[in-house]
Amino acid sequence: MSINPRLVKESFALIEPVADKAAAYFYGRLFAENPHLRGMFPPALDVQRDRLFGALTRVVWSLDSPGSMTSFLSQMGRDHRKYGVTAEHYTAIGTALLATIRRFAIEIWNDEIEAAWVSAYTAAANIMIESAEADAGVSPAWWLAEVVEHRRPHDDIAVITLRPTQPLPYTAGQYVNVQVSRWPRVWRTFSIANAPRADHSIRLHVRSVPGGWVSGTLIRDTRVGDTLMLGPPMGTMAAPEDNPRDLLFVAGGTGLAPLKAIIEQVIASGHRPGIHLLYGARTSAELYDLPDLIRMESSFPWLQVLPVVSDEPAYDGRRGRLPEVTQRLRSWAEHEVYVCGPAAMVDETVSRLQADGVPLSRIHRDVVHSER
Ligand SMILES: NC(=O)C1=CN([C@@H]2O[C@H](COP(=O)(O)OP(=O)(O)OC[C@H]3O[C@@H](n4cnc5c(N)ncnc54)[C@H](O)[C@@H]3O)[C@@H](O)[C@H]2O)C=CC1
Repeated sequence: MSINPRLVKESFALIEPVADKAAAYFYGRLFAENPHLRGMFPPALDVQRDRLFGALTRVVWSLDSPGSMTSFLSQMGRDHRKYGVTAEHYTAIGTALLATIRRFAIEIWNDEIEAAWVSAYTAAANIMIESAEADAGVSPAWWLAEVVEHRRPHDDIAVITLRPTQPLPYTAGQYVNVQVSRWPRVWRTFSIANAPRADHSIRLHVRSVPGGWVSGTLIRDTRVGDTLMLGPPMGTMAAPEDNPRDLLFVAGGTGLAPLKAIIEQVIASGHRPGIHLLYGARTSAELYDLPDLIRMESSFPWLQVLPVVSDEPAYDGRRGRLPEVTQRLRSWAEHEVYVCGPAAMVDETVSRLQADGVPLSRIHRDVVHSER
């Protein structure tokens, strides 16, 4: 059975504009046919729906690049161990998925398209199953971690240090899924805000999201000594390897977290590139990590931290919108660039930098679907 990416993409293109409806149909069908699977999912499926479609979109559009598709699917296979997913569940999911695609691409549906989806799904499921099985031999499905420090530098922001009960190997720039005991089966992603440490502790920067179950609990109802669950580290954003270029980091709000980890990693590597960190917030009170960044700056003279405030006219430092301020400051055409923060800020910053001659191959961003 060979995969036919063209047929899969053409039929998927009909579903993308009605993604919400299709995801609702998918879960309706899945749970009607397999009621026992409902208990594996969180009570509210909104974030789950976005994640399903985010993942499906990424897989469909990378069918022509087997390398990146395989690494993404392998990572997902490992990550799904924490939900208790086993090889048998893939049959139920595949049946519901195929029914959903058929239902929403009915005007073009034929045997050839069906065969293309069956072979693509079978290949994808096999990669996920094999990667989960290989991972089961070497790694836990999830980690327990104890809260060892909880700071609240702003009403809506917490900086939390955790100590996993077993070592959790990761690289600077990656993120983890977090579950709090109050909300079983609800997992939300947060970037790890430090490079790997000898004591294995990890730090998270959490901003409260209106109505956010996990972020609200982490900020307001979490204390030192509490225990959380962490999924395996994910994400491909990483520190440059032996890169002689100077570095630009553009961080919006808690998007600082993975960029700070990468800066720590660069400093620890012994390289001495020039580093600019533009760190934006709406108000100066939300520049929650500035004291620590200033401390880093004073012990590493090649690092320059530039705070930027967008919504506080009386602020007497650098004011403005982060994408514009970044562009105005100087040319970054020779830099390696990392951008993280609200999606619209990231998109605008990336397109301005690109217009100014920074090739996309030198711009690093990670796609994280989450309540933050
Ligand atoms: N907590 C974490 O570990 C991580 C968080 N993130 C993302 O970072 C974001 C952080 O959000 P907040 O702290 O609430 O940031 P925020 O809303 O307070 O904004 C931070 C900065 O981005 C600018 N900005 C916001 N919206 C913009 C827009 N539409 N166009 C141009 N500039 C804009 C603001 O002016 C400010 O300078 C979230 O979207 C989160 O998903 C990303 C990676 C890791």
